[in-house]
Amino acid sequence: MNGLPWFLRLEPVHRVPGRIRLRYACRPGTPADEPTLRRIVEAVAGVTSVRVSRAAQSLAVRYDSAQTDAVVLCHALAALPIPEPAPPAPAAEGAAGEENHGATLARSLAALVGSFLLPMPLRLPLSLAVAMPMLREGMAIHAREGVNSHVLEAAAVAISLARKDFTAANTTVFMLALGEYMEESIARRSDALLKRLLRPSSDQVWVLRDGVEIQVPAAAVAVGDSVVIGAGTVIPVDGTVLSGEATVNEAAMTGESAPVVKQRGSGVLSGTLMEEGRLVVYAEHVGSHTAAARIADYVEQSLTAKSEAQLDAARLADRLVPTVLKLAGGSFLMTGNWRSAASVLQADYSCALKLATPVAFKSAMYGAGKAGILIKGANALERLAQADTVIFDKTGTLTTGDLQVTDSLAFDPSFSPDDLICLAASVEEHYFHPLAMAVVAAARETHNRHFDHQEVKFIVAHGVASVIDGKRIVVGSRHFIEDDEGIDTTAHRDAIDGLHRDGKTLLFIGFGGVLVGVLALKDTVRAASAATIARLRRAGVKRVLMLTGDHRDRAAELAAALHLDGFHADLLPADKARIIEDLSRGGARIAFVGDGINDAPALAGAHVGIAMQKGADIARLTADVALLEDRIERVADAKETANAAMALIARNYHLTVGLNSAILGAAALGLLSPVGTAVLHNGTTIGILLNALRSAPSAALPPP
Ligand SMILES: Nc1ncnc2c1ncn2[C@@H]1O[C@H](COP(=O)(O)OP(=O)(O)OP(=O)(O)O)[C@@H](O)[C@H]1O
Ligand SMILES: [Zn+2]
Repeated sequence: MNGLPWFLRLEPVHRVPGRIRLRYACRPGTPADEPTLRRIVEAVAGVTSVRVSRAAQSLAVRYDSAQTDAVVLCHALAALPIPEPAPPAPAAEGAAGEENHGATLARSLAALVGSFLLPMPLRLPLSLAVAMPMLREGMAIHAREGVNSHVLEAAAVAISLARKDFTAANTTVFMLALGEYMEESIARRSDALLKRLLRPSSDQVWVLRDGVEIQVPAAAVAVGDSVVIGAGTVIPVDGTVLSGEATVNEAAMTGESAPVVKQRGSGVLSGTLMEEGRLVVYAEHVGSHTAAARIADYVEQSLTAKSEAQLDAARLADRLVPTVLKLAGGSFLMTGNWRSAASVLQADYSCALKLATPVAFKSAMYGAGKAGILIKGANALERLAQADTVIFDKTGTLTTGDLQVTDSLAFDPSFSPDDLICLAASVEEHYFHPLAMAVVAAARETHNRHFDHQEVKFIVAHGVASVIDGKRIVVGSRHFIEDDEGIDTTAHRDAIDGLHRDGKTLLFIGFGGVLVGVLALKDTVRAASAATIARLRRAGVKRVLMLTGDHRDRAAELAAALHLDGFHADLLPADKARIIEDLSRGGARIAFVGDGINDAPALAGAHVGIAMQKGADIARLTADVALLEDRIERVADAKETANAAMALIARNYHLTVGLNSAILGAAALGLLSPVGTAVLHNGTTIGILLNALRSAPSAALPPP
């Protein structure tokens, strides 16, 4: 260790008892990937779970208030030293793991059958051979961790073997192997699907070939290509900037959160995030190396993050172990009989508790994935179930985002209405904002004249700016034109107000410091928005709100039509995040649904963030839940799935505790033989596992 602290900066941004959110920056050169950060923070005393978002530079830490408090915790985190480089992770125990469990299962079944068929003298060696791995493991665990449920199981088998009750010993070994095999194969199946779903969907890259921008698959980008990168996307190659200017967030690679300005000659790294601007980059390193590693880490993190429910179950299971042990001892003392002691040891609850909860989570995530909803981990599912407030973004979320240009008002006689559309489209054509795409589509319907311009700048949540014939052209919101650009619009106030009253979204076009025109666009509300909101309310959501960067007239009309509980308009991205922060502080558990670059801070700050399918890369990366189809119904499906999974987990939990308490009681009273206990106990465990599998929602969903 070199003793330097890991974090360069660590500021609490939000805290409630038991939970604290911090903004962090890692010292350059430290391993700053999400799994590593999560691992080190989770190792701090009192920490129960950690969420890391590198994109948002945020650490959300839950802790046990009985063990630590926010101040002690922050000191401990600030003092964390940089460790020795971690040894390479063992190869994923995927297929090998399952083969192992499969083989164990087959062997234990053979032993069970053999213990009936084989002549007596052969039964002991056979049973011993089959039980040996678990006995050895039990001893090793005992030495390492003291008494836990594995140790109890091993003890039960050992006692049965000592009593030459081979049926009991072999039944237990078999049932345990069966449970593990089931859990393993379910987990593997769902992990494989989730990994596939988690791959970033934007595998198309813009490159300049012979001066023309064309879209090619990421895999087809070659060294020497000029790659064009727009705001809100992840940079696909390592290389050098040829032209353009942008701010890039390199936190994903360097851990340094302050955005870095990139200009001609600067180096850029793949996997970093372009926040604003536009670059043409000479590709020096292409291929999947860096990006692949980043995604693998990311997937690993989302799959292994333990949920609260999972931790609760594991904690209860561990707490029950001494009770079971005492009960076995007491039962032996009362009956003077090893048989009932063995019987009690079989019936410990932990396997059901520890297996059923993760299986229910995995199978809910698996089912959701097949139904077009990517839920990134048990944690996300749990938080979605807890959400009592849903906040929608407007454009592209409650509305389709396929806007139509309905009016073009030219205030300067040298431009016709069609010219005005083409003027705006000439500078908008490089962007994927819904407004930009609508203007470009409208221009194609006209004479589609292209105005030659200099480089275009995109100002998030404001608009675009460039220079044509030496004069500054700006296209964007009223706030951008009036307040930031200082262009006077009063002469056309009546026309503008009229369009606003019609519920139109307006784009203001300033040229040479004068308002030369306004484009009006109509956005259509998604047909399914109202029904989705109604379903969310039935699923326990108390408040539904809307946040938008658009003008308040349009927002008010939509909020009334959809019977929303409230809305905020004319917002900048930071405003969206701040409103969410304020509401959370008031106790709301917010699910935020959004799609744009402007939504990323809100997605990261909400209790659970949901990204629409057509959203920007950054929105999908930051969100806890990503929709795989452009259908708002999926938001209600996701919430219902989460609620159902959590209800099932709670039911299973009670069932486990109830059934096993009864079995345990009967065993302690000597009413059950060890075989009886093993069959009953493990049979109910497997039953509960099968029940947990039902949390897959696919059957409950209407066909798309
Ligand atoms: N590419 C662009 N071209 C022109 N104007 C833009 C562009 N991007 C944003 N704007 C202006 O900035 C405003 C806010 O944009 P932002 O992306 O934050 O939200 P929005 O698309 O209007 O709506 P929502 O917040 O509901 O998604 C837009 O209404 C628009 O006036
Ligand atoms: Zn501004």
